[in-house]
Amino acid sequence: MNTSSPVRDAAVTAGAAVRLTGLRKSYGEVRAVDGIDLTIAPGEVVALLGPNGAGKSTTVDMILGLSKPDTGDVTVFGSSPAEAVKAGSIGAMLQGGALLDDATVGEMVTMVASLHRNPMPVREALSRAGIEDLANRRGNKLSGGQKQRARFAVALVSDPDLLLLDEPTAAMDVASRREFWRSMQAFTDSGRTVMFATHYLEEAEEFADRVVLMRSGRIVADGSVAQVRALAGGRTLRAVVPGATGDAIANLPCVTEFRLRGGQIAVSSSDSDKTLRALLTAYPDAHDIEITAVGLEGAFLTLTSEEQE
Ligand SMILES: Nc1ncnc2c1ncn2[C@@H]1O[C@H](COP(=O)(O)OP(=O)(O)OP(=O)(O)O)[C@@H](O)[C@H]1O
Repeated sequence: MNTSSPVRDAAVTAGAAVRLTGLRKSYGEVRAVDGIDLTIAPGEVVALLGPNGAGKSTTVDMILGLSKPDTGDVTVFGSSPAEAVKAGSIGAMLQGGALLDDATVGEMVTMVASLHRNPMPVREALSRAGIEDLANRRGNKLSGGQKQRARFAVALVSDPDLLLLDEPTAAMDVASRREFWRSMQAFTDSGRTVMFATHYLEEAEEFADRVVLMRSGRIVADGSVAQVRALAGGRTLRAVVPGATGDAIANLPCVTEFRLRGGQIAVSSSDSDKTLRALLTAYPDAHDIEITAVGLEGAFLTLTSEEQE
């Protein structure tokens, strides 16, 4: 996975869009972020993946300067988060980020634009977010998906070099989601940097150049979608297994997930050779056996399972 050279690394680090060094943040006993080092180059589109509680939002909050690391460093385009926000270099769309109930979408975006030195025209931000027709709608009259797009317009209006998005499409229907990513692509085509946290693996697969997978406050995989898939090294094993029971299949070695329906099993395994040998010992009549490489979803489950601890 490591295709970089020290010289290239140094160059990327010097001009990094985001640089996290030894980042740690605890809430009481909970180590939300437990030692993260990450450098994102300008122009990269990075998906931050991980199960609930992995530390994604905590990381995004620290990049934005909304919370302070216990130890470690964050720089955004070489500056502190506060300076980068002040300079309008960062746009953010956070989970449940507040919108004003009584202001219209147009007023909210105009208000945020007025806080920045070189904002894009409000019309353009609304149009890029696909909500020109909602400019006069009040915040409390927006649907969940429309609220997300209003937040997107707010994030865009400073014309930022870095966009941070925490589960941006969470409340959107399929059509809105597609439309959202089309706008996003137009934004990234102009060389901007985007980091987005998502639970939709297909979004990471389709839109990210790079996938950073977190578990328990740490980075457990970092690379292109293909590299992360390969790193999991997992396979899916399918077979017809007469007499199979859920318990027995779950207890086969190296099984990370399984499905059993009408005597047919589909098992995700971190070592399909071991799983298959045990399967055939327990069920010599198993037949129609098929083994395939995992998709990103399988890699995600393998790399974030507790067994990896
Ligand atoms: N303000 C807080 N006070 C106490 N604990 C917190 C706080 N914020 C986060 N945590 C804890 O820190 C851990 C990481 O949470 P975080 O929200 O960063 O995870 P996440 O990966 O964004 O999860 P999700 O996918 O559910 O949004 C969790 O165990 C969470 O309960």
